[in-house]
Amino acid sequence: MILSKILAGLEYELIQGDLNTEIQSINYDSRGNLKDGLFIAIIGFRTDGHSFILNALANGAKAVIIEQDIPALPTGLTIVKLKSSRKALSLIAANFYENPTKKVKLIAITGTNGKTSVSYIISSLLQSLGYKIGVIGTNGIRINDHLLEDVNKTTPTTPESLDIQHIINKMSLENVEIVIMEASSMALKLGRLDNCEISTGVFTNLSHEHLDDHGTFEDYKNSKKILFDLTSYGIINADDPYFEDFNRQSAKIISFGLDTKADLNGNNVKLLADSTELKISYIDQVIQCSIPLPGRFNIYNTLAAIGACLSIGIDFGDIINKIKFIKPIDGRTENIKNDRNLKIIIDYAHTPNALKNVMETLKAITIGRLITVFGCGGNRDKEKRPKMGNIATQIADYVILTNDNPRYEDPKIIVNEIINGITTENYKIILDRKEAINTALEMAQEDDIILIAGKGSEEYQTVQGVNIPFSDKQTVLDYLK
Ligand SMILES: CC(=O)N[C@H]1[C@@H](OP(=O)(O)OP(=O)(O)OC[C@H]2O[C@@H](n3ccc(=O)[nH]c3=O)[C@H](O)[C@@H]2O)O[C@H](CO)[C@@H](O)[C@@H]1O[C@H](C)C(=O)N[C@@H](C)C(=O)N[C@H](CCC(=O)O)C(=O)O
Ligand SMILES: Nc1ncnc2c1ncn2[C@@H]1O[C@H](COP(=O)(O)OP(=O)(O)OP(=O)(O)O)[C@@H](O)[C@H]1O
Ligand SMILES: N[C@H](CCC[C@H](N)C(=O)O)C(=O)O
Ligand SMILES: [Mg+2]
Repeated sequence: MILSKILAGLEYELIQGDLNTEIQSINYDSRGNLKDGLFIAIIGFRTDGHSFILNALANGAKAVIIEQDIPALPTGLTIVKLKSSRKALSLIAANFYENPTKKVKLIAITGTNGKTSVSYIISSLLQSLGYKIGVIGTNGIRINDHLLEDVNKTTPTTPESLDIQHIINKMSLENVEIVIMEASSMALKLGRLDNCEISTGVFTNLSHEHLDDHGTFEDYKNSKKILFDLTSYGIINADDPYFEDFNRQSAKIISFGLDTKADLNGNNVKLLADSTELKISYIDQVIQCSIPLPGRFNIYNTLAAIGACLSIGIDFGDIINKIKFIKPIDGRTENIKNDRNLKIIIDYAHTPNALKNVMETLKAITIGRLITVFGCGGNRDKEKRPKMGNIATQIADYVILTNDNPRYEDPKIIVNEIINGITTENYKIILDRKEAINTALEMAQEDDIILIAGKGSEEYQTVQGVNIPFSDKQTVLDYLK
């Protein structure tokens, strides 16, 4: 595609070169093969893309987008200057891939907890109804259940705008009809979803998380709200304290809840060990059903998923018929079967609210003791550490504090910050996560529940910038062998 077409809709200034240059690829990273490509220099949080322009040129770039003047203008390179490279990236990508989000129905999910869970519930329901589905989020990029690119190790929950357009283009070329995407607050704030045509936005809930990135809770909340400026339908949790903030008049709304009268309601709830029985009502229809996932929070996730399916025109009765086919979700209250009569649960709770929810769910069905293994991530929100320490030791019978991606921080300091919130003595520290899990399994007796929280299906432990292969599930399976 020629450069001028790629830049359509943007305000820019041609510094040197030719707008008719034929461009083969778009890149925000100078590393790799950029042959005949366009390099977009972004000022990042760690470094400045403008300092890699010569590398991009050496790797084959033909043109570059800048937002700041550069000291010397390299010859043989077309240079275009505009106001914000990061902002421009989403429109450039949408132009280059010819607006793939217009060729699919796109559902985006935001909220502190439950984004991945809701994605996979929607995916289960829609696949059972015969649709071809794309999923983009924490557990990877998939078409139906097939992993397209294993992004767990490198890409964030919500990829960069360029990558979103590229992935959805690929999905559309494979005849995917509906794409379900997690929309993290950082992604919304940084405009990664700009220039996407989104049919439906889902709001799960809002609680403490990512205050390191956002500075204030208000900024975190406002970032999540951006999604509902971009969508025509909003599926909103009516029981959440921030419901009114998200209940925007601009979008068509389907509200859901258990406590508040909403468009979609769950009633007569019976929580069982691995499932939930309830009546679900929508307008004047009421249908009894059984959700094959445990916990009150999964009722919310299922109601949110039903709302999303309704918003794209699927019949309520048809959706409810497929609830029984909802599949278990990797690393989300995942039950590891064993012959020791133990309930071993791997879960991704890594926020205070998630930990509280999953622990209360498990505590309610514990006959013996609830033993919890968890830690807090390094270079992430520090305020959540003491809160999680307090919640865990208040609800569990015994807690083992351990490492969870210490990144560039000292694991001992992280654990001490968790301990700052603890007022009891029912815990110990075993920093090595494998040893911590093995110790929990060792001390467990029949009828105990062991909850291993925080990493879900992550396949690594990140230490000093290095991803060391590690899996909670594999550690348990190895122990059981
Ligand atoms: C804060 C943030 O969002 N950072 C993202 C951002 O990095 P950055 O802008 O800081 O990039 P940088 O490292 O300073 O580099 C600046 C530019 O120079 C380029 N560069 C750099 C080096 C080089 O040799 N050549 C080169 O061209 C880089 O590609 C980049 O374009 O752009 C990068 C490329 O897309 C992302 O990988 C990176 O995500 C990092 C890994 C990250 O940790 N992001 C977190 C905060 C995040 O997005 N989290 C959310 C929330 C998760 C949830 O709870 O749900 C998520 O969606 O995952
Ligand atoms: N609706 C919910 N409310 C509260 N907690 C939940 C809810 N759904 C899931 N959880 C808890 O949060 C954990 C993470 O769930 P999930 O992965 O679906 O969230 P997420 O929003 O995608 O997280 P991330 O921000 O890391 O992408 C689960 O393992 C569970 O413990
Ligand atoms: N999307 C979240 C995941 C956190 C998972 C937990 N294992 C950790 O490393 O803190 C984040 O990147 O903040
Ligand atoms: Mg997720």
